[in-house]
Amino acid sequence: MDAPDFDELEWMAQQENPFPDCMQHSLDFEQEHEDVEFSHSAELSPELIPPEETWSPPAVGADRKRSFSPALEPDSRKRGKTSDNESFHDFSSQKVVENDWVLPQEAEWSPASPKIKTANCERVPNVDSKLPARRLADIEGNFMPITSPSGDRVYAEVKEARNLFGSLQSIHNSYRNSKHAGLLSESFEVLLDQVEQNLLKQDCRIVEGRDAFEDSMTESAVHEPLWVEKYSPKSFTELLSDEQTNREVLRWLKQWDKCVFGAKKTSTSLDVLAALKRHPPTFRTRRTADREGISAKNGVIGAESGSKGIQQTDMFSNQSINSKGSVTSSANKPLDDRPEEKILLLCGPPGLGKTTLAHVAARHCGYRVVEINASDDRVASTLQAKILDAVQMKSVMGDLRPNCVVIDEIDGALGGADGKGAIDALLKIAYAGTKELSGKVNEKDEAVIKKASKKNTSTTATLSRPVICICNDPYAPALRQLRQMAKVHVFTQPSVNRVVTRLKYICSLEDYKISARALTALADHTECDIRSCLNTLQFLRKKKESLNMLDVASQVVGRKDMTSSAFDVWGEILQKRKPKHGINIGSSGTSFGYGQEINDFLRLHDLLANHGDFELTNDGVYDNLTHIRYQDSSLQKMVQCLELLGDSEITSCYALRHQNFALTVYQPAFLLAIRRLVAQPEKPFMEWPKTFQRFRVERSAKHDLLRSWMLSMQPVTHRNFTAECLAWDLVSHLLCILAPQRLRPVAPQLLSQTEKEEMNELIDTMIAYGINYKTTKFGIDNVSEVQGPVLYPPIFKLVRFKDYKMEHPLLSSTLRQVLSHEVELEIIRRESLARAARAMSIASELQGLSLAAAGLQKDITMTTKVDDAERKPIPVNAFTESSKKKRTDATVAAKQLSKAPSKLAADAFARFRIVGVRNGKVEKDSRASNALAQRDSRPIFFRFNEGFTNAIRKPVLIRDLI
Ligand SMILES: Nc1ncnc2c1ncn2[C@@H]1O[C@H](COP(=O)(O)OP(=O)(O)OP(=O)(O)O)[C@@H](O)[C@H]1O
Repeated sequence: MDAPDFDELEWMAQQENPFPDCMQHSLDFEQEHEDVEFSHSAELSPELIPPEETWSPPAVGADRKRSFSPALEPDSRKRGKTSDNESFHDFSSQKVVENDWVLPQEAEWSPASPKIKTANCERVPNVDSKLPARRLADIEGNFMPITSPSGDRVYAEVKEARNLFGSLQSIHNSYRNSKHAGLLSESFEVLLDQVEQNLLKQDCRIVEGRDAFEDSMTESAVHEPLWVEKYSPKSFTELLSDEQTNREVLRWLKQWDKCVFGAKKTSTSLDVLAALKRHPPTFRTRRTADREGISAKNGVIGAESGSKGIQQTDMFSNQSINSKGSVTSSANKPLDDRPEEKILLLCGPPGLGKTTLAHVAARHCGYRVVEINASDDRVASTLQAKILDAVQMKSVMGDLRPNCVVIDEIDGALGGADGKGAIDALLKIAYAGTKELSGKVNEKDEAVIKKASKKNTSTTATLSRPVICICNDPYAPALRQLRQMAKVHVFTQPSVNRVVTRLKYICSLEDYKISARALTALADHTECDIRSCLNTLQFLRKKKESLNMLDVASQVVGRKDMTSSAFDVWGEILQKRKPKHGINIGSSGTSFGYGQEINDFLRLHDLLANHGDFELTNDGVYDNLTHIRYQDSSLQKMVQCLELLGDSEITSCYALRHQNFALTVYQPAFLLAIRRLVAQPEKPFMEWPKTFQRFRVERSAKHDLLRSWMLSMQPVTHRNFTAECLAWDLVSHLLCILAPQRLRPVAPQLLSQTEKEEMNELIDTMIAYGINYKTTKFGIDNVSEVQGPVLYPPIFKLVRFKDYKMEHPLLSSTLRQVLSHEVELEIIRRESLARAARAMSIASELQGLSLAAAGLQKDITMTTKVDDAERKPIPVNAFTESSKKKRTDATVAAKQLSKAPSKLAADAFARFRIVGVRNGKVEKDSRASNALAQRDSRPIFFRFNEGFTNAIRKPVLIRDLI
């Protein structure tokens, strides 16, 4: 017997009495009438009574009578005759819980002899159960209603008495035999144990299975080689890189032949013969064979033969090297035979086969490849030591071929004074003693290199073996010099078809069936990264799974571990990708069936979000936007783009100011919107953005200019303007005011009265605003491109922008010279008058002071007042309108002073005394002029610095300073 399931058992466990009432009743009845023979029941027809049986079921009839209420019985019968639907409905409402009345199989009644029927209790389902309900109408013949402990009622067919008896007997026996089993063959606890055991076994099987799977995976991981290694290309025909690149790499390597192998390699008769033997029309010369050997299709066999040919030659050359008994013999060949570009730099995205090409090409040309990873040995000294080892050493046993150094991940090299030491060390080795190096490596780096190479005692080492550098990002700052001096090859992505063909070939060798469509999707998704594709396929093969397009779409498989450069990002924004037909996969994984556009959108969104440097991205888009050709006659698109860039900047500023970096998630949206407006299928010309940097420099320069101009202004003018007001509102107009067009370029004495007045006004204005004309060093101002003196400070720079032609009027050079002279004269004149006026005002203030007591005190006060007076602004028109008045005041003051009340006072302030004015001229006596001359020889300057200081302060008398 199958172990019952848990639900069943639980329910049964809840039942206090395993036997239902009616069954209990039957058992009681049996016990009561064990040895009693029953007569035929009145309710059973005589022909239904089996002849051999003496037992009759009166109790059934009695039970029926007991169980059925009179009211129910006719109703039940009536229901049995109603329509199917109705009866089904009624019956289903009266049901027992399943398993309640299940009798053993042997108790089933056979329709062949429906004599006496026993209760055939069908399993009537719960409401939730899906088992079919037994309908009353389906029960033929006699039946018996039975009420379950829960009050549900079923109608059971009455079967033969013998069967019933047999059934009851067996139940009874089993109950007796097993005290606890009841209707079950085993006790409930035993069954529970069985269920638990079963579950445990299942768990064990799962764990065992998992362990076995993991074991097998581990085992296979250990033993099975990676497909990328197993199917690593051995010849040019298996490479994915384009023919042009292969050819260039090979040609460069060939240029080393003379230096490394000692003689210019020419096609040997052996090679030619070998080639001709194989492909008579293809190979005419050895060089042709080599070239054709790397061609994609025709060169399939050619490459092999070419390769062999070279190997033979190399073997020959190696032998010759060995026969000389000196390993370095080939290194002693003239170094002039080296190619002009001593280093080959292969750049491109990861997984395209750059390193593989370097290996294949080097092997093909007869070299032993020594690979150095610059990321591992980032420090200049370590890298240099490794390179020198590789280029100078040669194994004396085993592989005797000359070395070819392959430096992988050269962009990861560091060290040195400013992070470029390793690269400079390499350049120094490669270009030692050549003209190219001079001036390229700065002194600082040279020192580092020398220091590093002291350990190796090989400062004079020169490169005598080919060096191939490999990097992902050719624009890495550390590679700037290398890029200038090396031969650079940029790897382009191979076509999807080419990758798919290769993948198909590998899958067929591995007996892994996979559709071309799925392979295309994989290649497309990984951007033709063969490493990523092969690893994905091997993993799936191991799991015995097929490549699912949805998996590819969901980026679960074949994810490429790389970051995009800024140029890639700008390219993605400004260039539309060509739609790919036949592949329609949602990149989100859940969107299978999305259009190409949505895929592109999602991919680009991810790219922008992952790149992250939105400021740089925006700068690049701003600078390169104008390089794209798109239809925009009314410049609407351009305006929209600029607005979007502005919005992006506002968002970014807000996020930075409020530290709300969650707003950064909206940044890609602006760029995507710009892409929709302007992206074109043509590849745009792109350059690194310089505008922002230029603006920043210009801005700070203009700020400085504005500040210095404001300091040179007279305070009375200065106080009326803010810096912004000057820059935005004044400068442009002032430039027009400073160039009145009515002035003639003649000497001042030849000017008319009106012109004189106009010039005086102009001079006044220039002095008030602290402006004059000055001749620059070379006579030509490099900004305004104007001959002769130009305005100083050069305030026209404040309103001059790139490519903006200056519209302001300009005076003639002669007039500018005249004005410059006149302004200087006027400044001197004003200064001397101001000085005299100051002296007179001091003298007038001295009047009325007490003589002796206040003498010393007044000295100090007077001196202080002199300083105050010095700082007092002189009105713009001080000498044009009120000079007369001042002069009169000064005369009066001098007269008053001459009548000084006491000798003491005259002594105390003698140096400030002005004794007379004659003919409108201030005249000083010899004493006063001596005092003034003495004071002027030691001028005191005050500078008021606003702010607070904790410095120790000490009062100092002005007198002590004079
Ligand atoms: N045509 C090919 N068929 C099969 N496997 C290949 C092929 N080309 C390259 N591979 C394998 O792909 C892997 C990556 O190649 P390789 O290292 O040359 O790429 P790469 O461009 O140098 O990448 P990275 O910049 O990450 O070093 C290697 O393990 C190589 O064996």
